[in-house]
Amino acid sequence: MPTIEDESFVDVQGGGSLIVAWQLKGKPVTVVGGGNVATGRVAHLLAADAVITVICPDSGLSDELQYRVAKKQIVHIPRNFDIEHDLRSVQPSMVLVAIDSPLASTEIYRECKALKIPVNVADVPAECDFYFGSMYRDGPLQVMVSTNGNGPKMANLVRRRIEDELKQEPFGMAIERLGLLRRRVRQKVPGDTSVETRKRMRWISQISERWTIAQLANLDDDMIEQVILNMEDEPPSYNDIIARP
Ligand SMILES: C[C@@]1(CC(=O)O)C2=NC(=C\c3[nH]c(c(CCC(=O)O)c3CC(=O)O)Cc3[nH]c(c(CC(=O)O)c3CCC(=O)O)/C=C3\N/C(=C\2)[C@@H](CCC(=O)O)[C@]3(C)CC(=O)O)/[C@H]1CCC(=O)O
Ligand SMILES: NC(=O)c1ccc[n+]([C@@H]2O[C@H](COP(=O)([O-])OP(=O)(O)OC[C@H]3O[C@@H](n4cnc5c(N)ncnc54)[C@H](O)[C@@H]3O)[C@@H](O)[C@H]2O)c1
Repeated sequence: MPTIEDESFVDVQGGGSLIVAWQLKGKPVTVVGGGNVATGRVAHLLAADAVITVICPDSGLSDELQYRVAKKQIVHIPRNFDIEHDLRSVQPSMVLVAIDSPLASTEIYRECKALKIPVNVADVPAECDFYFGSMYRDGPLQVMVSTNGNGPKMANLVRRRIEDELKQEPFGMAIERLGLLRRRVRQKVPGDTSVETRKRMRWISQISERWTIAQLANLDDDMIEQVILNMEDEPPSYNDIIARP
C-alpha cells in the first residue's frame, strides 16, 4: 500500500494543458470571420474532415476562403454573426472566432459557454476553452507545439526545429503504410480476446520498432500481403520480405 511518504512516484508539474487529438470528422464547426486568421483555422479544420460553416460579410471573405467556397469545401453565410440563428438553433460542435471586434467576440464567447459549446477566440486566452498550437504535419502524422500561452512565436521556433529533424525521413508515408498493415493484420487475426489482441499488438510493435522508417515507407501492397502470409510468431524483417519471390 503506497503511503504519502512514498517517493517512487514522479512529481507532476502543473500549469499545462491537455493535448488531445480531437475527432471532428463529419461534425459541424462554425468559424466566425473570414480574414487571415480564420483562413488558417479553416485549413486545420479541413484536415480534420469537419463540416465547416464560415460566417462573415462578403467583403471580409479572403481569396483562399472564396476558393474553398467555390470548391464546396466550406459553406459561407454572408453576413455578421447572429447569436440566435448561428448558435442557439444550430448548436455547432465547436466555434472558432477570428474577428476584429472584441465586443462581438466576448458576446459570442459568453453564449457558447451558456450552451456548453467549446470555443476559441483567436488571441484572447481568457476566451478560449483550448488554444491552437504550432503544427507540423506529414500525412497522418501531426505534431503540435504549445507554450501554453507563454510565447506563440517560440512555439513556432520549436516547431521549426522539430520539422527540420522530422522531414529528413518519410515518416508520413511510413505511418500510412503501417496503418494499412495494421488493418490487414486485424483482418487476419480478428477477434477481441486478450490473446488475439496481444498477439496483434506485439507483432505490430515489433515491426514498428525493428523496421527503419524508409523500409516501412517502402511497404507496398504486395509486400503487405507477403507479410500477412508469413505471420508467424516472429514478425519478418524487411530483408525476409524483399527476398521472397
Ligand atoms: C501557435 C499559433 C497557432 C495559431 O494561432 O494558429 C498561436 N499564435 C500564433 C502566432 C502568433 N500569435 C501572436 C504572435 C506575435 C508574437 C508573440 O506574441 O509571440 C505570433 C507569432 C507570429 O505572428 O509570427 C500574438 C498573440 N497570440 C496570443 C496573444 C494573446 C496573449 O498572449 O495574451 C497574442 C498577443 C497579442 C498582443 O500582444 O496584443 C494568443 C494565442 N496564440 C496562440 C497560438 C495560443 C497560444 C499558443 C502557445 O502558447 O503556444 C493563444 C493563447 C490562443 C489562440 O489564439 O489559440 C500561431 C503560430 C503558428 C505558426 O506559425 O506556427
Ligand atoms: N492579422 C494577424 O496576423 C493576426 C494574427 C493573430 C491574431 N490576430 C487577431 O485575430 C483576429 C482576426 O484577425 P485577422 O487578421 O483574421 O482579421 P481581419 O481584419 O483580416 O478579418 C476580420 C474578419 O472578421 C469579420 N467580421 C468582423 N466582425 C464580424 C462579425 N460580427 N461577424 C462575422 N464576421 C465579422 C470581417 O468581415 C473579416 O472577415 C483579430 O482580433 C486579430 O487581433 C490577427
